Amino acid sequence: MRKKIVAGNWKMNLDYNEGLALFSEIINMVKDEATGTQEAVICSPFIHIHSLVQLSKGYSKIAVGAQNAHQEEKGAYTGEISAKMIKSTGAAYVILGHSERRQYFGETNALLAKKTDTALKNDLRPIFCIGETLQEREANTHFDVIKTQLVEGIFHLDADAFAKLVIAYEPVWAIGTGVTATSAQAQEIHEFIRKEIAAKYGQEVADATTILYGGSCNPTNAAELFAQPDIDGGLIGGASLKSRDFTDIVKTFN
Ligand SMILES: O=C(CO)COP(=O)(O)O
Repeated sequence: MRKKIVAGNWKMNLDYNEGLALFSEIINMVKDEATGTQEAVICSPFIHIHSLVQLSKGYSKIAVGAQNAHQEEKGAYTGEISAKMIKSTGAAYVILGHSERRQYFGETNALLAKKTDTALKNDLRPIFCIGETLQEREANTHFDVIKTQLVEGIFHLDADAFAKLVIAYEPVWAIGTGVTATSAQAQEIHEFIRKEIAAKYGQEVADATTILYGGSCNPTNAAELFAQPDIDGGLIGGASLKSRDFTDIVKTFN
């Protein structure tokens, strides 16, 4: 049974005190909800992570992650944060390859392959994001784009390393736009991703891989999306900034 995950991506929102207050509310609201094979994760800005980890102690179904990590282990990279530093705070996850990082910070598949290696070496679980732009979908190249992101970003891993990944399908045209992929559109891509994993690593690995959907996911559309056979949860942007909305999405699994 693969893990179901609802992960919040706070992006560059919430100052330190706002972040701690929201996380405390979320803990109180989801602590009795995330059960069994299910987990709630908050990926906050770096400065919140250590405190959120402290607040989450004792709640085994609530985890904390970062939104990025540097590809090098350490060194003269002013302003950057290493995977080892993140791990040392007690964080469990790191988002890698978010489309905003690809778009605004020029992150390529080759760079993301390195970031993935470094994160795994430091015992962080990457939530590896893939997804096509509107232009790519309209040109009917979305399957090729996604396959290339998989092949160049993560298919160099051996099966044991690959098994530690969570994958998030986030169509760029659905992020922050209020336009969600239909459940059929999302399922079609998730099924494609799982088939590609099966072709590379075998059916057992594919069946065990958690694949999240992200892009304007909210309490109203989550149930239908999560009911699809290959959608194992969500990566939530805007709705993770409201405790009630995020909690309602977590509760969708119950
Ligand atoms: O980018 C996202 C999560 O990583 C999705 O953002 P929204 O839920 O705000 O569309």
